[in-house]
Amino acid sequence: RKKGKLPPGPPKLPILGNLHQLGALPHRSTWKLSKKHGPIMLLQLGAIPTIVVSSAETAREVLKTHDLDCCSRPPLAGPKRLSYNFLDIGFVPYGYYWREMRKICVAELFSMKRVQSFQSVREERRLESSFNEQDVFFQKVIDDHLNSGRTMQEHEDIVNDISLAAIDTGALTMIWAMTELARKPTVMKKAQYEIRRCVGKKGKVTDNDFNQLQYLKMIIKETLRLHPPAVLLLPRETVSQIKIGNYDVYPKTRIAVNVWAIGRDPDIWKNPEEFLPERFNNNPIDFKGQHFELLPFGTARRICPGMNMGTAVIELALANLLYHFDWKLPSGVEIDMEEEVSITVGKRSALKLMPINYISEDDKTQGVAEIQFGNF
Ligand code: HEM
Repeated sequence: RKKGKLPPGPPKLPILGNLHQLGALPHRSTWKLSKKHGPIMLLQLGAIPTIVVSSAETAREVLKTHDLDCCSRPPLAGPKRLSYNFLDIGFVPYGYYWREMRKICVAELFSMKRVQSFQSVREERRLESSFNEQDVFFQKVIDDHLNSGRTMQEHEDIVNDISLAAIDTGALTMIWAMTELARKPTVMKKAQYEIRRCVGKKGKVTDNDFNQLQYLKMIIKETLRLHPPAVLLLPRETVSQIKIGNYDVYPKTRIAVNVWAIGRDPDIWKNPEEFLPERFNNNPIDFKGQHFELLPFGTARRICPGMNMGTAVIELALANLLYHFDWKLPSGVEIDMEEEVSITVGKRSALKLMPINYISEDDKTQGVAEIQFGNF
Protein backbone atom coordinates (compact mmCIF):
# COMPACT_ATOMS: atom_id res chain seq x y z
CA ARG A 1 0.00 0.00 0.00
CA LYS A 2 2.98 2.30 0.40
CA LYS A 3 3.69 2.25 -3.34
CA GLY A 4 2.68 5.12 -5.59
CA LYS A 5 2.44 8.81 -4.83
CA LEU A 6 0.34 9.42 -1.73
CA PRO A 7 -1.35 12.79 -1.04
CA PRO A 8 0.57 15.07 1.33
CA GLY A 9 -0.33 15.28 5.00
CA PRO A 10 1.04 16.16 8.41
CA PRO A 11 3.58 13.86 10.12
CA LYS A 12 2.02 11.05 12.15
CA LEU A 13 2.56 9.59 15.59
CA PRO A 14 2.94 5.82 16.00
CA ILE A 15 -0.44 4.06 16.47
CA LEU A 16 -2.46 7.31 16.74
CA GLY A 17 -1.39 8.66 13.37
CA ASN A 18 -3.03 12.09 13.18
CA LEU A 19 -5.97 11.38 15.51
CA HIS A 20 -4.63 13.75 18.14
CA GLN A 21 -4.81 16.63 15.63
CA LEU A 22 -8.58 16.43 15.05
CA GLY A 23 -9.67 18.07 18.31
CA ALA A 24 -13.29 18.84 19.20
CA LEU A 25 -14.13 20.57 15.90
CA PRO A 26 -12.63 18.40 13.11
CA HIS A 27 -13.98 20.61 10.29
CA ARG A 28 -11.97 23.53 11.68
CA SER A 29 -8.82 21.57 12.50
CA THR A 30 -8.71 19.86 9.08
CA TRP A 31 -9.36 23.23 7.43
CA LYS A 32 -6.30 24.68 9.16
CA LEU A 33 -4.21 21.65 8.23
CA SER A 34 -5.37 21.84 4.62
CA LYS A 35 -4.06 25.40 4.35
CA LYS A 36 -0.60 23.95 4.92
CA HIS A 37 -0.90 20.59 3.15
CA GLY A 38 -3.34 21.35 0.34
CA PRO A 39 -6.92 20.56 -0.73
CA ILE A 40 -6.23 16.81 -1.01
CA MET A 41 -4.69 15.78 2.26
CA LEU A 42 -3.98 12.36 3.72
CA LEU A 43 -4.52 11.81 7.43
CA GLN A 44 -3.93 8.56 9.26
CA LEU A 45 -6.73 8.21 11.82
CA GLY A 46 -5.52 5.31 13.90
CA ALA A 47 -5.52 2.44 11.43
CA ILE A 48 -7.64 4.28 8.90
CA PRO A 49 -6.19 6.25 5.99
CA THR A 50 -8.47 9.25 5.39
CA ILE A 51 -8.41 11.72 2.54
CA VAL A 52 -9.74 15.17 3.43
CA VAL A 53 -10.97 17.17 0.46
CA SER A 54 -11.17 20.94 0.98
CA SER A 55 -11.73 22.70 -2.34
CA ALA A 56 -14.58 22.82 -4.86
CA GLU A 57 -12.35 21.50 -7.64
CA THR A 58 -11.12 18.47 -5.69
CA ALA A 59 -14.68 17.82 -4.46
CA ARG A 60 -15.78 17.70 -8.10
CA GLU A 61 -13.01 15.22 -8.90
CA VAL A 62 -13.83 12.94 -5.98
CA LEU A 63 -17.63 13.15 -6.00
CA LYS A 64 -18.33 13.52 -9.72
CA THR A 65 -15.41 12.18 -11.78
CA HIS A 66 -14.93 9.28 -9.36
CA ASP A 67 -18.55 9.03 -8.21
CA LEU A 68 -18.76 5.27 -8.51
CA ASP A 69 -15.32 4.69 -6.95
CA CYS A 70 -16.11 6.87 -3.92
CA CYS A 71 -19.78 6.20 -3.22
CA SER A 72 -19.51 3.54 -0.53
CA ARG A 73 -19.70 4.12 3.20
CA PRO A 74 -17.20 2.67 5.68
CA PRO A 75 -18.71 -0.15 7.76
CA LEU A 76 -18.72 1.81 11.03
CA ALA A 77 -19.29 -0.21 14.20
CA GLY A 78 -21.89 2.16 15.75
CA PRO A 79 -24.23 2.43 12.75
CA LYS A 80 -23.77 -1.30 12.07
CA ARG A 81 -25.12 -2.13 15.50
CA LEU A 82 -27.89 0.47 15.42
CA SER A 83 -29.03 -0.62 11.98
CA TYR A 84 -29.19 -4.39 12.64
CA ASN A 85 -26.17 -4.92 10.38
CA PHE A 86 -26.79 -2.14 7.87
CA LEU A 87 -30.43 -2.46 6.97
CA ASP A 88 -30.60 1.35 6.61
CA ILE A 89 -29.83 3.67 3.64
CA GLY A 90 -27.47 6.32 4.98
CA PHE A 91 -24.68 4.20 6.42
CA VAL A 92 -24.97 1.01 4.43
CA PRO A 93 -21.97 0.34 2.15
CA TYR A 94 -22.61 0.57 -1.59
CA GLY A 95 -24.23 -2.48 -3.13
CA TYR A 96 -27.45 -4.13 -4.26
CA TYR A 97 -29.35 -3.55 -0.98
CA TRP A 98 -28.56 0.19 -0.89
CA ARG A 99 -29.53 0.62 -4.56
CA GLU A 100 -32.90 -1.09 -4.05
CA MET A 101 -33.73 0.76 -0.83
CA ARG A 102 -32.71 4.10 -2.22
CA LYS A 103 -34.75 3.52 -5.41
CA ILE A 104 -37.89 2.76 -3.40
CA CYS A 105 -37.43 5.68 -1.01
CA VAL A 106 -36.75 8.18 -3.78
CA ALA A 107 -39.77 7.03 -5.79
CA GLU A 108 -42.19 6.56 -2.90
CA LEU A 109 -41.18 9.15 -0.33
CA PHE A 110 -38.85 11.86 -1.57
CA SER A 111 -39.93 12.75 -5.09
CA MET A 112 -41.12 16.33 -5.67
CA LYS A 113 -44.62 14.92 -6.27
CA ARG A 114 -44.59 13.18 -2.88
CA VAL A 115 -43.26 16.25 -1.12
CA GLN A 116 -46.05 18.30 -2.68
CA SER A 117 -48.60 15.70 -1.65
CA PHE A 118 -47.63 16.33 1.99
CA GLN A 119 -48.37 20.05 1.61
CA SER A 120 -51.57 20.13 3.64
CA VAL A 121 -50.01 18.04 6.40
CA ARG A 122 -47.04 20.39 6.57
CA GLU A 123 -49.26 23.44 6.73
CA GLU A 124 -51.61 22.01 9.41
CA ARG A 125 -49.05 20.57 11.63
CA ARG A 126 -49.66 21.58 15.13
CA LEU A 127 -48.03 20.78 18.39
CA GLU A 128 -51.27 19.53 19.93
CA SER A 129 -52.13 17.35 16.98
CA SER A 130 -51.43 13.65 17.19
CA PHE A 131 -51.37 13.45 13.41
CA ASN A 132 -48.38 14.93 11.69
CA GLU A 133 -46.16 14.56 8.68
CA GLN A 134 -44.18 11.80 10.33
CA ASP A 135 -47.34 9.76 10.84
CA VAL A 136 -48.17 10.07 7.16
CA PHE A 137 -44.64 9.11 6.37
CA PHE A 138 -44.61 6.11 8.73
CA GLN A 139 -47.99 5.01 7.39
CA LYS A 140 -46.46 4.99 3.93
CA VAL A 141 -43.60 2.82 5.15
CA ILE A 142 -46.01 0.40 6.85
CA ASP A 143 -48.20 0.14 3.74
CA ASP A 144 -45.09 -0.49 1.73
CA HIS A 145 -44.05 -3.15 4.23
CA LEU A 146 -47.36 -4.99 3.98
CA ASN A 147 -46.98 -5.18 0.21
CA SER A 148 -43.29 -5.96 0.02
CA GLY A 149 -42.32 -9.04 1.98
CA ARG A 150 -39.44 -7.14 3.58
CA THR A 151 -38.81 -7.53 7.29
CA MET A 152 -40.13 -5.13 9.91
CA GLN A 153 -36.52 -4.55 10.99
CA GLU A 154 -35.60 -3.23 7.57
CA HIS A 155 -38.48 -0.79 7.76
CA GLU A 156 -37.64 0.24 11.30
CA ASP A 157 -34.11 1.03 10.14
CA ILE A 158 -35.24 3.15 7.25
CA VAL A 159 -37.57 5.08 9.57
CA ASN A 160 -34.79 5.58 12.15
CA ASP A 161 -32.35 6.72 9.50
CA ILE A 162 -34.75 9.17 8.04
CA SER A 163 -35.91 10.58 11.38
CA LEU A 164 -32.29 11.19 12.36
CA ALA A 165 -31.35 12.65 8.99
CA ALA A 166 -34.47 14.78 8.70
CA ILE A 167 -35.13 16.18 12.16
CA ASP A 168 -31.67 17.12 13.35
CA THR A 169 -30.51 18.72 10.10
CA GLY A 170 -33.67 20.79 9.65
CA ALA A 171 -33.75 21.94 13.29
CA LEU A 172 -30.09 22.98 13.18
CA THR A 173 -30.58 24.92 9.98
CA MET A 174 -33.50 26.80 11.58
CA ILE A 175 -31.42 27.58 14.66
CA TRP A 176 -28.48 28.90 12.64
CA ALA A 177 -30.79 30.90 10.38
CA MET A 178 -32.48 32.59 13.36
CA THR A 179 -29.06 33.17 14.97
CA GLU A 180 -27.70 34.92 11.89
CA LEU A 181 -30.90 36.94 11.50
CA ALA A 182 -30.79 38.01 15.14
CA ARG A 183 -27.24 39.24 14.52
CA LYS A 184 -28.32 41.12 11.41
CA PRO A 185 -31.63 42.90 12.11
CA THR A 186 -31.58 44.66 8.72
CA VAL A 187 -31.61 41.28 6.95
CA MET A 188 -34.40 40.07 9.23
CA LYS A 189 -36.47 43.19 8.49
CA LYS A 190 -35.95 42.79 4.74
CA ALA A 191 -37.13 39.17 4.92
CA GLN A 192 -40.15 40.13 7.02
CA TYR A 193 -41.05 42.88 4.60
CA GLU A 194 -40.95 40.43 1.69
CA ILE A 195 -43.03 37.82 3.52
CA ARG A 196 -45.62 40.20 4.95
CA ARG A 197 -46.06 42.03 1.66
CA CYS A 198 -46.62 38.72 -0.13
CA VAL A 199 -48.85 37.03 2.47
CA GLY A 200 -50.75 40.14 3.58
CA LYS A 201 -53.48 39.38 6.12
CA LYS A 202 -53.95 35.75 5.05
CA GLY A 203 -52.95 34.63 8.54
CA LYS A 204 -50.21 32.14 7.65
CA VAL A 205 -47.61 31.44 5.01
CA THR A 206 -48.37 28.43 2.82
CA ASP A 207 -46.34 26.45 0.27
CA ASN A 208 -47.98 28.41 -2.56
CA ASP A 209 -46.27 31.63 -1.44
CA PHE A 210 -42.73 30.39 -1.90
CA ASN A 211 -42.25 31.28 -5.55
CA GLN A 212 -42.44 34.90 -4.47
CA LEU A 213 -40.19 34.60 -1.42
CA GLN A 214 -36.86 34.86 -3.18
CA TYR A 215 -35.05 36.67 -0.38
CA LEU A 216 -36.08 33.98 2.11
CA LYS A 217 -34.58 31.35 -0.20
CA MET A 218 -31.34 33.34 -0.32
CA ILE A 219 -31.29 33.41 3.49
CA ILE A 220 -31.60 29.62 3.61
CA LYS A 221 -28.82 29.19 1.04
CA GLU A 222 -26.57 31.56 2.94
CA THR A 223 -27.30 29.72 6.20
CA LEU A 224 -26.39 26.40 4.61
CA ARG A 225 -23.21 27.91 3.14
CA LEU A 226 -21.93 29.05 6.54
CA HIS A 227 -23.50 26.32 8.67
CA PRO A 228 -23.97 23.07 6.74
CA PRO A 229 -25.21 20.61 9.40
CA ALA A 230 -23.09 17.76 7.95
CA VAL A 231 -19.79 19.68 7.79
CA LEU A 232 -17.78 16.76 6.38
CA LEU A 233 -20.77 15.11 4.61
CA LEU A 234 -21.32 11.52 5.70
CA PRO A 235 -18.11 9.50 5.49
CA ARG A 236 -17.41 7.88 2.12
CA GLU A 237 -15.10 4.99 1.32
CA THR A 238 -13.27 4.17 -1.90
CA VAL A 239 -14.11 0.85 -3.55
CA SER A 240 -11.21 0.82 -6.04
CA GLN A 241 -7.79 2.32 -6.62
CA ILE A 242 -8.00 5.77 -8.20
CA LYS A 243 -5.93 8.83 -8.95
CA ILE A 244 -7.04 12.12 -7.47
CA GLY A 245 -4.96 14.93 -8.88
CA ASN A 246 -1.58 13.26 -9.26
CA TYR A 247 -2.02 11.20 -6.16
CA ASP A 248 -2.77 7.52 -5.70
CA VAL A 249 -5.69 6.63 -3.48
CA TYR A 250 -6.22 3.02 -2.49
CA PRO A 251 -9.41 1.02 -1.93
CA LYS A 252 -10.93 1.24 1.55
CA THR A 253 -9.61 4.76 2.07
CA ARG A 254 -12.05 6.95 3.94
CA ILE A 255 -13.07 10.22 2.34
CA ALA A 256 -14.25 13.33 4.15
CA VAL A 257 -15.37 16.28 2.04
CA ASN A 258 -15.08 19.47 4.07
CA VAL A 259 -18.11 21.32 2.66
CA TRP A 260 -17.92 23.72 5.59
CA ALA A 261 -14.42 24.83 4.46
CA ILE A 262 -15.51 25.04 0.81
CA GLY A 263 -18.40 27.31 1.88
CA ARG A 264 -15.85 29.69 3.43
CA ASP A 265 -13.19 29.52 0.74
CA PRO A 266 -12.05 33.12 0.02
CA ASP A 267 -11.17 32.11 -3.56
CA ILE A 268 -14.87 31.45 -4.16
CA TRP A 269 -16.72 33.75 -1.76
CA LYS A 270 -16.12 37.45 -1.19
CA ASN A 271 -16.05 38.27 2.54
CA PRO A 272 -16.71 34.59 3.24
CA GLU A 273 -17.31 34.96 6.99
CA GLU A 274 -20.07 37.52 6.51
CA PHE A 275 -23.74 36.50 6.46
CA LEU A 276 -24.84 38.17 3.24
CA PRO A 277 -27.86 36.58 1.52
CA GLU A 278 -27.60 39.18 -1.28
CA ARG A 279 -24.55 37.32 -2.62
CA PHE A 280 -27.04 34.86 -4.15
CA ASN A 281 -28.90 37.57 -6.04
CA ASN A 282 -28.47 36.87 -9.78
CA ASN A 283 -26.01 34.15 -8.84
CA PRO A 284 -26.63 30.73 -10.39
CA ILE A 285 -24.95 28.83 -7.53
CA ASP A 286 -27.45 26.49 -5.90
CA PHE A 287 -27.20 23.65 -3.39
CA LYS A 288 -28.76 20.93 -5.53
CA GLY A 289 -25.51 19.09 -6.22
CA GLN A 290 -24.49 20.74 -9.51
CA HIS A 291 -22.30 23.44 -7.96
CA PHE A 292 -19.33 22.15 -6.03
CA GLU A 293 -18.90 25.50 -4.29
CA LEU A 294 -22.02 24.78 -2.22
CA LEU A 295 -22.67 21.19 -1.18
CA PRO A 296 -24.67 21.09 2.08
CA PHE A 297 -26.65 18.09 0.72
CA GLY A 298 -23.68 16.34 -0.90
CA THR A 299 -23.92 15.31 -4.52
CA ALA A 300 -24.00 12.42 -6.99
CA ARG A 301 -25.13 8.90 -6.04
CA ARG A 302 -25.20 9.56 -2.30
CA ILE A 303 -26.75 13.03 -2.48
CA CYS A 304 -29.31 13.65 0.28
CA PRO A 305 -32.60 12.24 -1.03
CA GLY A 306 -34.55 14.37 1.48
CA MET A 307 -33.36 17.71 0.06
CA ASN A 308 -36.77 18.76 -1.30
CA MET A 309 -38.59 17.70 1.83
CA GLY A 310 -35.98 19.32 4.09
CA THR A 311 -36.03 22.67 2.30
CA ALA A 312 -39.85 22.70 2.08
CA VAL A 313 -40.12 22.27 5.86
CA ILE A 314 -37.41 24.85 6.64
CA GLU A 315 -38.91 27.43 4.26
CA LEU A 316 -42.36 27.00 5.73
CA ALA A 317 -41.29 27.09 9.37
CA LEU A 318 -38.88 30.00 8.99
CA ALA A 319 -41.33 32.04 6.92
CA ASN A 320 -44.06 31.58 9.53
CA LEU A 321 -41.73 32.54 12.40
CA LEU A 322 -40.82 35.72 10.55
CA TYR A 323 -44.37 36.45 9.43
CA HIS A 324 -46.00 36.15 12.85
CA PHE A 325 -43.32 37.67 15.07
CA ASP A 326 -40.73 40.36 15.31
CA TRP A 327 -37.74 39.03 17.24
CA LYS A 328 -35.62 40.86 19.77
CA LEU A 329 -32.61 39.87 21.85
CA PRO A 330 -33.60 39.99 25.55
CA SER A 331 -31.63 42.70 27.31
CA GLY A 332 -28.22 41.62 28.52
CA VAL A 333 -28.17 38.53 26.28
CA GLU A 334 -25.35 38.12 23.79
CA ILE A 335 -25.31 35.70 20.91
CA ASP A 336 -22.80 32.91 21.28
CA MET A 337 -21.63 31.49 17.93
CA GLU A 338 -19.67 28.56 19.37
CA GLU A 339 -20.30 25.19 17.74
CA GLU A 340 -20.77 21.72 19.12
CA VAL A 341 -20.10 18.57 17.11
CA SER A 342 -22.04 15.31 17.23
CA ILE A 343 -22.94 13.64 13.91
CA THR A 344 -23.93 17.12 12.85
CA VAL A 345 -22.65 20.52 13.93
CA GLY A 346 -25.00 22.56 16.08
CA LYS A 347 -24.90 25.62 18.26
CA ARG A 348 -23.28 25.01 21.63
CA SER A 349 -25.71 27.12 23.64
CA ALA A 350 -29.37 27.84 23.05
CA LEU A 351 -30.39 30.98 21.19
CA LYS A 352 -32.67 33.11 23.36
CA LEU A 353 -34.98 35.48 21.53
CA MET A 354 -38.02 37.49 22.55
CA PRO A 355 -40.99 37.19 20.18
CA ILE A 356 -43.20 40.24 19.61
CA ASN A 357 -46.50 39.24 18.12
CA TYR A 358 -47.01 40.93 14.79
CA ILE A 359 -50.62 41.13 13.71
CA SER A 360 -50.74 44.33 11.75
CA GLU A 361 -48.99 47.67 11.78
CA ASP A 362 -51.39 49.09 14.40
CA ASP A 363 -51.98 45.99 16.49
CA LYS A 364 -48.82 44.67 18.07
CA THR A 365 -48.70 42.72 21.28
CA GLN A 366 -45.57 42.18 23.26
CA GLY A 367 -44.63 38.52 23.75
CA VAL A 368 -44.40 37.40 27.33
CA ALA A 369 -42.00 34.51 27.01
CA GLU A 370 -38.50 34.03 25.80
CA ILE A 371 -38.24 31.36 23.17
CA GLN A 372 -35.16 29.20 23.33
CA PHE A 373 -33.92 27.69 20.12
CA GLY A 374 -31.59 24.76 20.48
CA ASN A 375 -30.42 22.63 23.37
CA PHE A 376 -33.63 20.64 23.27
C1 HEM B 1 -31.36 20.80 5.96
C2 HEM B 1 -31.72 19.56 5.77
C3 HEM B 1 -30.77 18.45 5.36
C4 HEM B 1 -29.42 18.48 5.11
C5 HEM B 1 -28.48 19.68 5.17
C6 HEM B 1 -29.02 17.13 4.75
C7 HEM B 1 -27.73 16.76 4.42
C8 HEM B 1 -27.37 15.47 4.04
C9 HEM B 1 -26.02 15.09 3.65
C10 HEM B 1 -24.82 16.02 3.59
C11 HEM B 1 -26.03 13.77 3.35
C12 HEM B 1 -24.83 12.93 2.88
C13 HEM B 1 -24.61 13.17 1.39
C14 HEM B 1 -23.33 12.57 0.84
O1 HEM B 1 -22.73 11.67 1.41
O2 HEM B 1 -22.92 13.06 -0.26
C15 HEM B 1 -27.38 13.30 3.57
C16 HEM B 1 -27.80 12.01 3.37
C17 HEM B 1 -29.07 11.57 3.62
N1 HEM B 1 -30.17 12.33 3.97
FE1 HEM B 1 -30.18 14.33 4.29
N2 HEM B 1 -30.12 16.32 4.82
C18 HEM B 1 -31.22 17.08 5.16
C19 HEM B 1 -32.52 16.66 5.29
C20 HEM B 1 -32.95 15.37 5.09
C21 HEM B 1 -34.34 14.95 5.15
C22 HEM B 1 -35.51 15.89 5.43
C23 HEM B 1 -34.34 13.60 4.92
C24 HEM B 1 -35.50 12.65 4.88
C25 HEM B 1 -36.75 12.95 4.95
C26 HEM B 1 -32.96 13.18 4.70
C27 HEM B 1 -32.56 11.89 4.43
C28 HEM B 1 -31.27 11.51 4.11
C29 HEM B 1 -30.86 10.13 3.82
C30 HEM B 1 -31.76 8.89 3.86
C31 HEM B 1 -29.49 10.17 3.51
C32 HEM B 1 -28.57 9.00 3.13
C33 HEM B 1 -28.47 8.90 1.61
C34 HEM B 1 -27.55 7.80 1.12
O3 HEM B 1 -26.54 7.50 1.75
O4 HEM B 1 -27.85 7.25 0.04
N3 HEM B 1 -32.16 14.28 4.79
N4 HEM B 1 -28.16 14.36 3.98
